[in-house]
Amino acid sequence: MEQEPVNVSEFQKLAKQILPKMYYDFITGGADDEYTLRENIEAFRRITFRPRVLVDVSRINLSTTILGHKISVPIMLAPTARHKIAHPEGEVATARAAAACNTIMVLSFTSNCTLEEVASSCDAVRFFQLYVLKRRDVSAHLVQRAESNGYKAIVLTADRPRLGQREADIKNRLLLPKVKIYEGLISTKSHSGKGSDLESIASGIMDASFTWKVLTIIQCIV
Ligand SMILES: Cc1cc2nc3c(=O)[nH]c(=O)nc-3n(C[C@H](O)[C@H](O)[C@H](O)COP(=O)(O)O)c2cc1C
Repeated sequence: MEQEPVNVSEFQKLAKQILPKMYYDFITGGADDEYTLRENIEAFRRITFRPRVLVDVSRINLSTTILGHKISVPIMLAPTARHKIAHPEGEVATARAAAACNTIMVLSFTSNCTLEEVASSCDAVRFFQLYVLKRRDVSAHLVQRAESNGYKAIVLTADRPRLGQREADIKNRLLLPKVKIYEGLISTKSHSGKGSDLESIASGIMDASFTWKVLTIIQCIV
């Protein structure tokens, strides 16, 4: 592409040209027949805006507040794993981008940079995404580190007790760079040749028995 990309789909085309196939497929792929993935995009397409003409739009303000933090547009950076597959600086670069856009970054639990590296790289408001692991002590330890490094909220992921059947990752035998955030806490040994890295890591460490009931108990303790 000779010209600078001007929208998200043009960035996606560029990414496809540049990234190794296994990483591009990981970022863009979904589970099984990817029915839900397609439906998510279609659902956004069904939303339309009703134009209200002859309204004074000489000054527009899209800012809003999330948990008391003011952001410039009602868009935040969702937690996404392992940014080093797309950029050598990983989540540190993403955090700088969030700060430049005056929005909030949610740092993924499966991040290639540590909580501390991201915290010291910029002054973006940061939240920390949490998976509840079988090793509750590891989850608790990371929550404490998030708190002491100025992360303002915990974003609990509730939709991934098990990994979906991500067919492209299995075919590609996906191998991913290390999750630095886990260093010294849990082993993230790569797979032994079958399936993808994700599969072997996720099935071993996630607490698939975690429920609303347990969450309520934890909230009471905190
Ligand atoms: C490549 C990729 C990695 C992701 N990694 C995480 C993650 O580490 N933790 C998490 O809670 N959600 C993760 N998600 C889910 C996103 O945070 C988000 O909920 C999901 O992509 C739906 O939003 P969207 O429709 O804007 O893509 C990931 C999504 C993608 C595409």
